[in-house]
Amino acid sequence: VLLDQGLYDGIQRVFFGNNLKFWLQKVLFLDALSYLSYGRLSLPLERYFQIDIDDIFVGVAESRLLVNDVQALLNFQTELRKNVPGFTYQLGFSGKFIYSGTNLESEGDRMLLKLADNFSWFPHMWSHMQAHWFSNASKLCEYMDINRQFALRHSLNTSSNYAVAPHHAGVYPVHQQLYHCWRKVWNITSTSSEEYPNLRPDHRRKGFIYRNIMVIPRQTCSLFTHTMVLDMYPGGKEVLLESIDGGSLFQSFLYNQVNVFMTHQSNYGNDRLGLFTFDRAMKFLYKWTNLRLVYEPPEVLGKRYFNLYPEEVEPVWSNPCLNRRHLEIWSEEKNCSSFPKFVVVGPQKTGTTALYWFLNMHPHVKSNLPSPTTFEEVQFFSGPNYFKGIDWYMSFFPTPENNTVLFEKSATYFDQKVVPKRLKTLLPSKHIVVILIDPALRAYSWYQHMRSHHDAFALKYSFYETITAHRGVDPDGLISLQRRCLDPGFYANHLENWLDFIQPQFIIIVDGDMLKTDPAAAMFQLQKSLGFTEIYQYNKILKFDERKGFFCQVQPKGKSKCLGQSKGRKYPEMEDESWKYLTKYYEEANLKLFKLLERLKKPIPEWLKKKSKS
Ligand SMILES: Nc1ncnc2c1ncn2[C@@H]1O[C@H](COP(=O)(O)OS(=O)(=O)O)[C@@H](OP(=O)(O)O)[C@H]1O
Repeated sequence: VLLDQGLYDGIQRVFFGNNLKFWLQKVLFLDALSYLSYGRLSLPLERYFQIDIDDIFVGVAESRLLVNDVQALLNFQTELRKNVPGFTYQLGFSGKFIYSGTNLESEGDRMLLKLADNFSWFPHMWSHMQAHWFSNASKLCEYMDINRQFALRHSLNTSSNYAVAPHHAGVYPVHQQLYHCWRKVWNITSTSSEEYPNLRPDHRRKGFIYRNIMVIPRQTCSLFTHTMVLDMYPGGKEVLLESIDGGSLFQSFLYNQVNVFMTHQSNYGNDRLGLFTFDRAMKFLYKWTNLRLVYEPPEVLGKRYFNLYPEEVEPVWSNPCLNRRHLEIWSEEKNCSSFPKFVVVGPQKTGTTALYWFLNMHPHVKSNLPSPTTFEEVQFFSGPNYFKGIDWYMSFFPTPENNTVLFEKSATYFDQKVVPKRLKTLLPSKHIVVILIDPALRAYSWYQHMRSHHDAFALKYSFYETITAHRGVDPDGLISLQRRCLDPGFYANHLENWLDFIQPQFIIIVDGDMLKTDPAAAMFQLQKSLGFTEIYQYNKILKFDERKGFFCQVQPKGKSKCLGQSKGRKYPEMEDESWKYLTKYYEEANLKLFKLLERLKKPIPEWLKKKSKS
C-alpha cells in the first residue's frame, strides 16, 4: 500500500497493490478512507459489544459445565474487565433442565447458581419451546412465568430486561404473542436476532423496534452448540482460527459499531472454545488496531444502536413464505395463500369503492374483511397500522378456497411515499391497480367529501378559495385541505415512486371514467390484465340507475342495489373559474402522465387523450 502525497498534481492518493482480500488490506483501506477524507469518512474507535451465553442448564449430559468451567468463565470475565470496564456475560437460562446432566455437571449447575450474582441473566424459554407453536398467548405467558418463578427462587439477576428466543422463533417473523408475553411477564425491552431481514448476507442484518421492544442484529462468532472442541471444529481448526485472526469475527468488530455475539453453554465446557475464541480475538484486535472495546448493558446498547441507526427503527416486513428459515419459525396458523394477490391502491375519490364492490361480485374474487374503523379499507401499508405487523394484516384475510383470488383495496396507498417499498417487500410480484380520473374532478370530489364530513375549512371556504390559497398567508387548516385536494393528482410523480419498486408489468391502470360510464367494459379489461382465466360478465349484473346516476347491482324483481350516499354524492358542478384554474394547474402533470403511460405501453384513459388534444 503506497501513499502518493500529491506533490505533483496536488491530489493525494493511496494505492493498493493487491486486492482487498487480505485482512490487513481492509484495515489499511479504512485508514486510507479516513486519512484522505480528513476524518470525515471514518467511524469512531469505540466498539460496543455483548456476549450472550445461551442454553444455560440446557444440553445433553457430558457437554455441560463442570465446577472448574464455571470458575474459568468467571475468571475470564474478571480478566476482560481490565480492558473493558464492567464487562458482564449475559446468561440465557431455561430452568427446566437444571441438574439434568451427570453428577459432576449438577455440581457445575450449583456453582453457577452460587456465582450467579456475577453475571447478568436473561430468559430463554422454560423448556426451550418455540414461541410460534403457541397461538394462545396466555399459555405462552404461563410457560414464561414458570421460568420467572425459577429465576426468583434462585435470585437470578434479570434486571437487564433482555431476552432471546430459541431459534429466533417469534422474533422475526414477528409472532405478536411472544412480544406480548415478553412485555407482560418480563418487561422485556430488547432482544437480538440474526433473521432480520435475512440471515444472509450477514453484513446486511438490521434491527427494528416492535411493540417497544428493540430487536438488534446479532453477529456470528463461529461458535455453535455443536462446536465444543477446537480439534474437531467443522472443516478443521484453521477455519475458526482464520475467522479470529483477521477473518469474519475480526471484521465483525472492525465494521460494526455494535456487536451482539451469541455463544452457547456447550462452548464453555469441554475445551472452553468460547473463552479461547474471545481471548484470541481480543488479543488480535488490540495488537493490530486501536479499537476500544466497550461494554454496555443490553438496554443501553439497544438505545445506542438505534441512535446510531435511526433509519432502522421502523421495520419493513418481508414475506415469510419466501424464506425457508422464516417459514419454519412462522406460526402454523398462518397460510401463504392468505395474502392478497393484488391490491387496489387508489387514489382516493377515483371510484375505488365501486371497484372494490364490483370485484366482490365476482364469484371467485374475495376482498379483505372490513375494518371496524376504516370500513372496507385495511390501510395497512400507509399508516400506523403497519407497525402492528403482518399477523394483524393477515387477520383481515380468510383462508381462500382453491380458486379464490384475494385482494385488498385501500385508496390511501397511492400517494404515500412509504407504501411502494413496503408493499413490494411483503407482496413481491403482485399486481397493483390504480384508477385514474381527471385530477381536477378528483380534487373537487375530495373537497365535497370534506364538506360532507363537516370540515370547518371546507365549509367556510369555496372550492376556488381552497385551491388558490397561499401558504404563509392563509390558515394552515386551509392549506392542508388544499394539499389533500391537489397533491394526489400529480399522478405521474406518484407513479414514478411506485416504479422505483414495482415493475411496470405489475401496475394496472383503470380508466376511472370508464368505470363510471361503462363499468362492464372496465371490469372486462381489468380481469384480462389480472390474467383471470374465467372472465365474469358484469353487464348482466350491473345496470345504470337513473335515480343514483351511477351503475348499481341488479337485484331480483328489477330492483337495484347502489353504493351508499357517501359514494356518488349529489353536489353542484364545478364552477368555471376553478375548472380553468385546475386545467392550467395540472397541464404539465397531465402531459407528464401521458408520456409516462405511453412509455410504459399502458392504455391511456380517454379523458387524458382528450386533454392532450386540447
Ligand atoms: N357505481 C358507482 N357508484 C357510486 N360512485 C361511483 C360509482 N362509480 C364510480 N363512482 C365514483 O366513486 C367516487 C368515490 O370514490 P372512492 O370510492 O374512491 O372514494 S373514497 O376515496 O373511497 O372515499 C364517487 O365520487 P363522488 O361522485 O364525488 O361521490 C363517484 O364519482
